[in-house]
Amino acid sequence: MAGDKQAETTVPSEAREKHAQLAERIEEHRFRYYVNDAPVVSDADFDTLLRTLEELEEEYPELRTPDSPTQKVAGAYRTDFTSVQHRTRMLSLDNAFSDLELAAWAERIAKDVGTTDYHLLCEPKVDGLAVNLTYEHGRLTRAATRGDGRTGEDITPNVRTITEIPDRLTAETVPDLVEIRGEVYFPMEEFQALNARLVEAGEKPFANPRNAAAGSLRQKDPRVTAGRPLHMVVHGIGALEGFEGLTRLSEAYDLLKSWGLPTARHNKVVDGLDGVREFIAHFGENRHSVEHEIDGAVVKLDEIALQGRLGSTSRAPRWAIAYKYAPEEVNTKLVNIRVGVGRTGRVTPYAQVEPVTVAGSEVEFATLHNQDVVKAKGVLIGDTVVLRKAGDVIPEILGPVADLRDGSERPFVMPAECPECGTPLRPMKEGDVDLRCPNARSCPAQLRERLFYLAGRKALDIENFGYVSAAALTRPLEPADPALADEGDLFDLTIERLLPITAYVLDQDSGLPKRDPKTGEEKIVTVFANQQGEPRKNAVAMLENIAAAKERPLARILTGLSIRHVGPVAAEALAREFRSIERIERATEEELSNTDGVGAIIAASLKEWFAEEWHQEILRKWRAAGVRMEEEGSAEDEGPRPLEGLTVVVTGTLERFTRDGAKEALQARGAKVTGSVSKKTSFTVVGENPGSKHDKAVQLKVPVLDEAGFEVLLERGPEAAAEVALRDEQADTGAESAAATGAAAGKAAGEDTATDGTTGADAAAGAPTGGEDDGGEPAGER
Ligand SMILES: NC(=O)c1ccc[n+]([C@@H]2O[C@H](COP(=O)([O-])OP(=O)(O)OC[C@H]3O[C@@H](n4cnc5c(N)ncnc54)[C@H](O)[C@@H]3O)[C@@H](O)[C@H]2O)c1
Ligand SMILES: [Zn+2]
Repeated sequence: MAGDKQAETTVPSEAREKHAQLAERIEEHRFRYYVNDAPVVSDADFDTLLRTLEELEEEYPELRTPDSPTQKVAGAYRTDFTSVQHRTRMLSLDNAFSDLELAAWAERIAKDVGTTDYHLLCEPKVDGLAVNLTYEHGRLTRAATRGDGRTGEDITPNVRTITEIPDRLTAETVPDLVEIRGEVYFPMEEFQALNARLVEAGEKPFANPRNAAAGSLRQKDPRVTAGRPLHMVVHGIGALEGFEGLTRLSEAYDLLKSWGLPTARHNKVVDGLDGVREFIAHFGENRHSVEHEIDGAVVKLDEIALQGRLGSTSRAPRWAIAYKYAPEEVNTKLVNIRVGVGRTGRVTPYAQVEPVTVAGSEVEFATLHNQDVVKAKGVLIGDTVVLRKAGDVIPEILGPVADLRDGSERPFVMPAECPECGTPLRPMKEGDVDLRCPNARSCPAQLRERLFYLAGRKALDIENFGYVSAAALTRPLEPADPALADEGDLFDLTIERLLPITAYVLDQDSGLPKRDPKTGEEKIVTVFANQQGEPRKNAVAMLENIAAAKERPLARILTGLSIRHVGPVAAEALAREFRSIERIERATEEELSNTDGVGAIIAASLKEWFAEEWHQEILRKWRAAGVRMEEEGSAEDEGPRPLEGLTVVVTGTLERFTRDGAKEALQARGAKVTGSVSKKTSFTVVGENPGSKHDKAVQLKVPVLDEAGFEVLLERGPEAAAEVALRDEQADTGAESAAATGAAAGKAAGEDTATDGTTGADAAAGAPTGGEDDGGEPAGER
C-alpha cells in the first residue's frame, strides 16, 4: 500500500474515491434540478449528500478544491437560453439545520463584525427559484436565472409575463442601474390544476410546486409562462449604480416597495439570537399561513456596510444563514393504490407507499380523494412519488418522479365492486364523481366506520371502544355471525356474546390487518377475552361505557346516527330546535330547513334517512334499550316550551315523581309552579293524600290532574291534559280555559310547539283511550 502516492498526499484513496463519487452524484442531481426542473431525490436527501461531502472535506481539507460542489453555486444552465453575465455574483446560502448551528453562526457574526451595534433581519425562506432583474434608469432591461452564480439564462420575455413584476419602477429618482434579486414561486393551491392540465395534454406532471415554478419560467415560448400563476418575492439587491444612501437592508426593502416591487410582508428586524429564535419558531408553526411555501428562515445582518465587512465565500455570504425547517416532502415508492369504504359508503382510492418518516411521523398511507384525482395527479402504481405531509394535514401525494420510470408502472383502475362486500359500486346521483357502495346497512366496512364514529369523540364518546372493537363486532373471524348486524343492537350487547369473538387487528388508516413486526404475520386476537377465556377488563369497561352512553345529550345521539350531512354542529342545532328525535322526524322539510344551521340539503337528507325502514328499526331498538331520544330541558330558555304560560300547583304524594322532580319537569317545559291555588292556576296535580289545595282547586274550577293526567300534560301538552282532567266536578269550563291558555302558549313559544301541542295523529289516536279506562297509561308508542 505504500508507494509514491502516499508521499504526495495524506488522503486515503478510498476517501478520495468516495469524494469523487459523491461529487459526481451531486452534480448530476443539480443538473436534473436546475436544468431539467425534474429532480429525482428529495431536497432533504440532496442536502444530506452535500453535507456528507462537506464532512469528508472537513476531515481531508485537501479535497476541498475550488471545483468541489461545496464551493460552487448551483451548476450548469441550459444552452437553448442566451447566457447572461450577472454584474455581481448571485450566491447561495449556508445552512443551519439545528439551533446549535444557528447559534454558532450568530457567535461568529458577533465576533467578526467588530461592533455591538448591529441588527438581524429575519425573512421567510421562499421555496422557489432565484431570479435577477436588471433595471436601467427604472426600466426592466433583463431578467436571468441564477445559473452558476456568475452566468445565468436570459429569461426576460418570460419574466415580463409576471404581472407582479413592474416593467418600470414607479419613482422620480431611481438608480442608473440596479440588480434586484428575488424568488419566483408557484402557489401550492394552483399546483394540482397545472398537473391535471399537463397530464391531460399527455405531458409530464411536475413533482412539486418549486419545480413547477422553475419549469414554467424556463419555457422557450413565453406564452406558456404567461398561462402560469407565477409570483415573486424580492429578497436582495445586487449591483447598484447612481444611487446613494442605503444603510440598512430592511430600509432598502421599503424603498423597493415604493418603487412598485413585490417585497416580503413577513420580514422582521430583531436585536439578537432570541428574536431570531422567536421568528423561526413562529414561522415554523405558521408555515402554511403565508402565501408561498416556506422551507426555512433566512437571517441576515441588516447593516449593509457590515455585510461588506464580513464578505462572502465562493458559494455564500458570511453575513447570512438559512435555517432549514424539517422537510415536509419526501420521495417514496407508491406500492399500491387501494380503495377504502367510508362511513357513508363513499369509496375512495388511497395510496399505500413504502413507509417513510416525514414531518416527524411515519407515513404509509396517503389520501387520493377519488379516481379523477388519481388521474389528474398522473401517478402510476410503482412510481417514485413526492409525498407531502404539512402539519396536521393528512399526507398527500404531490406528483410522480416521472424520470425514474422503468416501464413497469401501471395505471390505477377503479374497482367496479365494493372491496369488502362485493356489491357493485355506483354514483349516488348522476354526475357524481364519487362512487358508493349502496349496501349501507350490512357492508362490513360501512358498519365498522359508522360504529367507530358512533363511539368516537364527536358522538357518544364511548371509552374502550375503538377501531379494533368496531371491526371485531362487525366482521369477526369467529363466530361466523357478527355480534352486530347494524348499530341497532349496540346497547343489547352482553359479555357472553363478546367472549368468543376473534378478529384481525385492523389499522384505522387503511382498514387493513396490522402485522406482527417480528413475524410479519397478520395479527389475530380474541378481542374481548383473555387467554383464560375470561373477560378482559377493557371489555367489561366497554360494556359499562356503552350503557352509560345511553344518557348522552340528544345532539350526540343524533350525530351518532351517521345521517349524511348531519355532523355535530347540525345535530346541535336540531336538538336545540326540536328537542326530540320524534319531533325531528315529524317536522316538515320546510320546518327543518328553516332551522338555524340546518339547510335544505340537511333537511332532505334527514327525510331520506327516516324513510329507511332499517333506520326506523335502529330507533325502535335504541328506544327500547333506554337511549335518550329527547332533551329534558336542561337549558331553560332554549327550544320549545310547550307549557309556557301555564301555572301549575302540585299537591300530595306522587308515585313516580318526587315533589322536586315534578317541579323540574314542569319548569323545563316552561310552566310556572306555584304553591297556592288561585283562579289563575291552569292545572292542579294531585297525588295521594292531597290537602286543602285540592279542595280549593275544585272550588275554583281549576282542572285537576291525577298522576296519569300529569304525565299526559308533560308529554302531550295542555290540550290533551284538559281532556283527561278529572271530570266529576264539572271541570268542562276549566278544561276549555286551559286549552285556550295552552294554544296561546303554543304560539308564544313558536310554531313548532303549536304543531306539537295539537298534533294530529298522536292526539287523535291517544286522547280517546287515554285517561278514563286504562288507568292513565299514556297512549302512543312508548
Ligand atoms: N432534489 C435535488 O435533487 C436538488 C438538487 C439541487 C438542489 N436542491 C435543493 O435546492 C435548494 C436550493 O439550493 P441552493 O443552492 O439554491 O441553496 P438554498 O436554497 O439552501 O439557499 C439559497 C437560495 O435561497 C433563496 N432564498 C429564498 N428566500 C430567500 C430570502 N428571503 N433571502 C435570500 N435568499 C432566499 C435564494 O434564491 C438563494 O439562492 C436546496 O434546498 C436543495 O436541497 C435539490
Ligand atoms: Zn360494501
